[in-house]
Amino acid sequence: MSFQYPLEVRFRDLDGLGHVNNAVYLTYFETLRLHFALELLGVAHLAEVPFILGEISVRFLKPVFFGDQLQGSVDVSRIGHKSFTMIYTIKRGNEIVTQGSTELIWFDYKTQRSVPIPDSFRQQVASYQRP
Ligand SMILES: CC(C)(COP(=O)(O)OP(=O)(O)OC[C@H]1O[C@@H](n2cnc3c(N)ncnc32)[C@H](O)[C@@H]1OP(=O)(O)O)[C@@H](O)C(=O)NCCC(=O)NCCSC(=O)c1cc(O)c2ccccc2c1O
Repeated sequence: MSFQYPLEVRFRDLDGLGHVNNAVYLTYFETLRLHFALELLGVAHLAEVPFILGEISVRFLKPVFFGDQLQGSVDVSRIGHKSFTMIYTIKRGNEIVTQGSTELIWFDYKTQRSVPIPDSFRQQVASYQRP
């Protein structure tokens, strides 16, 4: 099962060529990541999200335009000792327009150090895991 969340294309997402600019997809991924984390972890404030972004990749498959109705989804493909991989898929109807992934590292913001992923997260995320 994937975590699903709708994405709105705003006028300011477009560049001079009329399509959604490449940099905006990082924000779309961020929106999906935050809502996934808030729902999954049940945290009340963004400051309580216990991981940090280490790496991001994006594959641009189709141009996206103002008025397109987008649906985003998030899965987890790998959970390591301190880091895990989130997979992002953005669809317009049945068509996949963008795919990507992020490496996220479990992080103690008080000590500013990476820490092992707790077993509780492994259990919480199990239903969103895909090979
Ligand atoms: C990321 C670091 C904390 C890692 O430093 P450290 O020395 O502790 O790492 P280790 O070498 O011990 O490795 C531990 C573990 O992590 C994997 N790993 C390490 N670095 C990376 C990396 N850059 N990319 C991918 N993976 C990495 C390593 O393979 C190990 O994996 P195991 O599973 O085997 O344990 C440190 O480098 C650091 O602090 N970097 C800077 C991070 C940063 O500034 N990021 C940008 C700002 S954060 C951000 O933008 C952000 C946006 C969001 O939208 C978020 C949403 C929700 C939550 C967080 C968000 C967020 O942080």
